[in-house]
Amino acid sequence: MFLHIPDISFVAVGNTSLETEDQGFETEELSPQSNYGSSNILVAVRCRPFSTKELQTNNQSIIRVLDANSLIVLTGGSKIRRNKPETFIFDYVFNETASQKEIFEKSTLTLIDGVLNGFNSTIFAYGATGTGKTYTMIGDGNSAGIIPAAFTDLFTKIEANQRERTYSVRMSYLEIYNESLKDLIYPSNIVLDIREDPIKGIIVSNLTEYMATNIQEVMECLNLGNQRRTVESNEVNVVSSRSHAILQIIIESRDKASGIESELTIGKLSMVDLAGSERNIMTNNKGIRLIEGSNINKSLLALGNCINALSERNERGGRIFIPYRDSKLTRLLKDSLGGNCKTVMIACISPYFECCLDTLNTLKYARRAKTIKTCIKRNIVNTSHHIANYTTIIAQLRQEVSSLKSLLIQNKSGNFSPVGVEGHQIEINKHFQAEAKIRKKLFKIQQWKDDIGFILFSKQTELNHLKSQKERDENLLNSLGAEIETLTASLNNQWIEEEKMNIKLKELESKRNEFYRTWMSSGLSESQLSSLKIYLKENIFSMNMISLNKGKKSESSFIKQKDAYIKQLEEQLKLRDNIIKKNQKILKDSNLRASPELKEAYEQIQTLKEVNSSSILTPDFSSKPYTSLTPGPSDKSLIFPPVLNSQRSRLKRKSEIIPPNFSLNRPKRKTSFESPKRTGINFLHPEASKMSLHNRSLSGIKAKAENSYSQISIEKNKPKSKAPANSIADKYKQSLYIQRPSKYPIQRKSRIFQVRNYFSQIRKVSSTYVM
Ligand SMILES: Nc1ncnc2c1ncn2[C@@H]1O[C@H](COP(=O)(O)OP(=O)(O)OP(=O)(O)O)[C@@H](O)[C@H]1O
Repeated sequence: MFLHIPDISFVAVGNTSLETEDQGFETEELSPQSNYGSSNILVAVRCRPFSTKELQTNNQSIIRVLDANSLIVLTGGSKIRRNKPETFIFDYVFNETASQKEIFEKSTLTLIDGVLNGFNSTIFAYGATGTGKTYTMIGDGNSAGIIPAAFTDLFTKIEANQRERTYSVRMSYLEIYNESLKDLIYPSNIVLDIREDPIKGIIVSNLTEYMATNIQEVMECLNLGNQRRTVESNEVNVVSSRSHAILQIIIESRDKASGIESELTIGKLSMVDLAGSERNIMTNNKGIRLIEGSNINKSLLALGNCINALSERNERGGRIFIPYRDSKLTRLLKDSLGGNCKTVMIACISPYFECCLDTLNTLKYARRAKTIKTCIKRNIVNTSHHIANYTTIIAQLRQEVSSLKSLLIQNKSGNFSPVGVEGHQIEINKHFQAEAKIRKKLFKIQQWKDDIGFILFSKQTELNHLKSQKERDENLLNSLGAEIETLTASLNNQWIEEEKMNIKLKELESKRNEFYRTWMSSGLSESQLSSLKIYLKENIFSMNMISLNKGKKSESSFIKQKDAYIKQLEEQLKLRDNIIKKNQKILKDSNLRASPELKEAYEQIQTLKEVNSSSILTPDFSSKPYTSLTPGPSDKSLIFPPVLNSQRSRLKRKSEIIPPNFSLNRPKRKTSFESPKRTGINFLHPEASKMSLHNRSLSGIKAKAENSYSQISIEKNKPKSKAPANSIADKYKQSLYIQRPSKYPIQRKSRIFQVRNYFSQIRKVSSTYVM
């Protein structure tokens, strides 16, 4: 997994010692117990064996390794105008026979423990081209170099300590090629930039860190990075590195036993494989290789200058400027050379006489580097958890304790749950599958009922119409009656089926509670119980969602069907009215009188019109099954299709408004203002009587007003008897006028408002009745 971290602290962590702060630092060696100390750069020299090419010309080595710490460079080779052999002393000197393992154990092994304890360490290989830097750091196919060996040791130690501590390992790998930084693990076009942070130290922005969990992952990253590294061949080395490669591994660890307050140690290990210094006479480079070589030399020169300045400062003391900013390499290695870091330098040299000058230069720089002192500090961050986290920590610990307790009880009593959590989950699944099945059936029944209800409604309307005719087709009447009977029977069956399903569903719903009791007695732990409870709740929630969605679906389809039916009826009515108008016009134009039958038909239509405009009965067929085919208390009643359960609550309000034995017989009209029935609306309902009361109080106000100071007269012309209910209210409103302006306009206004309000309420009631 790649973790892209924009700012990566490079080499140093914690308080990076600044140049000025380093002055006068006590030069004491770091003991394993102490958190602070100073340390000289450890310098080891490794001399590589002759290459096959070199062996062919001159196999006389210019290097004489005297012992484990010293060597002599023999001079007098053809290109060296010096006669005196020069002796060098270092921390370690390895001859050409030294194995990779030996190099690692002596130079790097001690650093690993330090890194795991929160110290920063750097190990870098320095030397001319072809001297064995890459071989030492990375190795070849046959023998692993320092980097893979360090990884192996690191992960072995992490695994060994994993019972006591938790570790996190992050890794980054970059190269400096022609003075620009490149991410070797996760290459991209994003510019990597070096920044300096007073707390974090050197930072490479936009560099990717790889979160490694095992040695294999780290090795894969290393190999991937090595393949991406820029290499070319020159006269001296067939596979010459054209860039400086820096691999960094950050290890954070924490004691597992720590409670609310814990110590986080952060150690860093940086391993650097530098490109070799080049003399053009030796490499014979041209073009781009020449530019690369000059950039390599420039950065190595800057590194040399820094080493010189640092060693001078250590020898002479005082404030000496260290030119870290001269190259990217020295900027990145700033902490490794003069900051909070334990550093190891492996100087690689060649035994070949032609390379004598390079060898001497390398050894001189290495000698200088040996005098450089770095101050080392253990990177420990005290992470005391925020007070807000305490409750979570306590809850977690409590849960742990209770689960351990229940485990103990189980072990003692041997009362294990026979099915386990997964078994209980399967039971829950089965249960809700059965519930879902019944809900599906119920939904289907509801749809059936809707459909049959609609057909029944239209058939019944047709039957009523037929019955109202004088000359009726008895055959049609009978067949319609038979159809209605079959439909009713089928609807009744659906009702019975629905009832059965509802009982089953209720049984299943009550079983939900039984789950808890079973779990409690099956010896499950607290955490297992809570996870099962959550699982059950999730299932109940999704079950409710299914019901809700289905209810919505059926409701909308019901409304759509109803709308379509109303539209159809309206169109039929329009057509009928047009025909009547045309017929009447023909009769009038031809001075003809309508026959008594036609007159009667017109009257019948007129009556139906009034019924439509006044109110429509909406019996709730869904509340109980049909028992007979009797359409209702009156032949003029219009029966609406059955109502869905989901609509009941909505319609409940309306059914409250409509009295149970509501008669559609036209009410007797009264001319007085007080009569609520004059609007053509039946006011038998409590709401209507309220309106009537209100109406009476208004008339009281009116009477008072007449007596006192203003005269409000309401035209008492009764509305045209056959006017539709909706328009009646409007007509009253129009006929209401104030004859004389009041002396008290505010009072007058409020009265007008009251009267207006009354009419708006009338309209509200009338619109509720007329669906
Ligand atoms: N100690 C050694 N034992 C055996 N072979 C070695 C040893 N050191 C170096 N070599 C061989 O020498 C050759 C050059 O080594 P290497 O590529 O490591 O040099 P380098 O210093 O990294 O060069 P450059 O700076 O050009 O990248 C390689 O073929 C390598 O296998």
